[in-house]
Amino acid sequence: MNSIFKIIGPLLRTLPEGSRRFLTGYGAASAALALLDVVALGLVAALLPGLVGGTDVVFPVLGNLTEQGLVLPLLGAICLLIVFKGVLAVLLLRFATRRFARHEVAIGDRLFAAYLASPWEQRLGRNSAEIVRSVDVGVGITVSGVLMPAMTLFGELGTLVAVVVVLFIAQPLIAVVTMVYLGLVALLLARVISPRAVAIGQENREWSNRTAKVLYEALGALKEITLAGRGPEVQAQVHATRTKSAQARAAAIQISQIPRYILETALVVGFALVGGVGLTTAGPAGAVSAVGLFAIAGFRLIPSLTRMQAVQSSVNTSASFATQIVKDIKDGEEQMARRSAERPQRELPAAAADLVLEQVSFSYPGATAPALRDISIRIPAGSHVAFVGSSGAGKSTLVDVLLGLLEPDGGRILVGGEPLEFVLESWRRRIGYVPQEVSLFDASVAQNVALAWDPKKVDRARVETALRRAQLLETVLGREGGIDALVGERGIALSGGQRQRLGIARALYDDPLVLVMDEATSALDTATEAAVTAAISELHGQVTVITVAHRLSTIRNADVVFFMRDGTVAASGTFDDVVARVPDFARQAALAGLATRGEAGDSTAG
Ligand SMILES: Nc1ncnc2c1ncn2[C@@H]1O[C@H](COP(=O)(O)OP(=O)(O)OP(=O)(O)O)[C@@H](O)[C@H]1O
Repeated sequence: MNSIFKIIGPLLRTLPEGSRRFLTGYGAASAALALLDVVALGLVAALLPGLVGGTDVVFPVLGNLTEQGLVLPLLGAICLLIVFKGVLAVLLLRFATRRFARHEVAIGDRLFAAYLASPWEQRLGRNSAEIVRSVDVGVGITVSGVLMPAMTLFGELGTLVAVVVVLFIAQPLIAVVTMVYLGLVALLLARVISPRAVAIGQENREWSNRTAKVLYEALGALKEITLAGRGPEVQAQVHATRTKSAQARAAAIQISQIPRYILETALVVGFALVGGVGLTTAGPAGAVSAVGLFAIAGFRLIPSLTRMQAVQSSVNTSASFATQIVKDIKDGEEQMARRSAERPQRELPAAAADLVLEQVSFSYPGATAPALRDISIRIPAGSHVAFVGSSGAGKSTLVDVLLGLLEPDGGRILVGGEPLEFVLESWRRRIGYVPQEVSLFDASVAQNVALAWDPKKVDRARVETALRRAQLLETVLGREGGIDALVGERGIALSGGQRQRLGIARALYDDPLVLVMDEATSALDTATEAAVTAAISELHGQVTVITVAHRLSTIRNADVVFFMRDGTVAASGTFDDVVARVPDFARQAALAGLATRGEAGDSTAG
């Protein structure tokens, strides 16, 4: 029981104040309903000896009910009371389940907000399938397997206390024996069954997460898997994880049922026990009345104890979801609070600002070598700069640092003279970013450009302007449905080049002051690439363009080219300057037909 309160306390704190009030009210209402039950049962128990033995039924205060002809009306009233309680219970359940759905949404919202606000390095370490399962299934299980059952505990506890009080008033000795006996049974369940249920619950969560992960990964690489004929291997992998997760689920169902059988057996053994105690203390008559009392108490106690045990099992098997969710929400919100306290955000001035890096270094968590080392550069506002270098030189890492996603562990970044961490939000709002792999969602072209899941939030005129600048408008308008045509899951209805241009249009949609393109034109044919590059050149002077490129034709006219090697900027200057200084780069430029100096050096430049 203690374990339930340990989980439920922090869980309740993740809910809004009104919800906590509702939940305590719900618990109190359940307890009150349970009391109605016990009152009805007590009245039946009091009437029973008179009815069965043909003697007068005498109640305190009311007097002799048989003489007053009140026995049958009282029986009718008891029946009505039980029906009334049943109706109230159904209404309470109906009302409560709807409210519980709202709690589920509230917890899911806070969890997702915490994920979105967590630092980028931490998000890199999390598996996306696990996050999806946690925010959706995990929150559902937390509410239906922990919060809802735990709230019914009040009702069951109310019943327990009421029955115990009735027992003590009627026969104190038998009450003590009953309580000690049932206490031992409860202890057995708590010590033997509960820890096993917690372990099975953890296993269940782990394997169901792994199954989701394998399925996501396999679906992501479906084409390669099909072509390489790896279908059977993937199937075997999915089969293996699904077998484990099905076994864990079956074990969870089994462990949740065992307490019921233990309690039913305990009831039968209990009859013999209290009968024996009654017999030795008060002879055969005592044995009959003890068994009768135990039967009446057991009739209400055993279902109540079974339900309490079921709540315990449900909470135990779902606990690992709940504790993970509470931890994620707490960590995320603490980080948010710490960040906003340590780094109050300021607005950048409206004018475009220079970007300066001073001795910036960065290492990925657990990496042996830094990905960036002592980088000091200046990117003037409105200029077009390019980062080039071999694969793994640190270009994408540097871009993530410039975007404020990764925080340098040495040096500092200044935007318009302000440290980046104090103007981060304002800085990010100015950036249009085109990644190596553009992620599209299954909605219209317009929604994908506007990055809006709600079609009402799309500004169609701006979508068309952005598509025109990305050289995609004509193609889109030439297709049925135009900008309202669906792109299919992950943009499957578009070619690689069209997807990239859609990504460029998305970056231009918000009229950014800084455009960051990470290998953004690699899938375009030469003519389209030239057209996109020309359109982006038109932004010169108004928009700072930062390009990471392997294809050197796109950066031929960049104001500054930074050549990266092993996490450092090894050379910088105009394209021709870098050609002159870096043999690797000169060779690449020559191969691309962009320079004639192709002497010496290994071809390690990208
Ligand atoms: N999430 C990560 N965790 C750990 N190490 C990483 C991570 N991402 C990149 N690295 C490492 O950091 C170094 C720089 O990688 P980065 O992606 O910045 O190179 P790049 O120059 O952009 O390469 P490419 O041209 O191939 O995209 C590499 O050694 C890479 O293995």
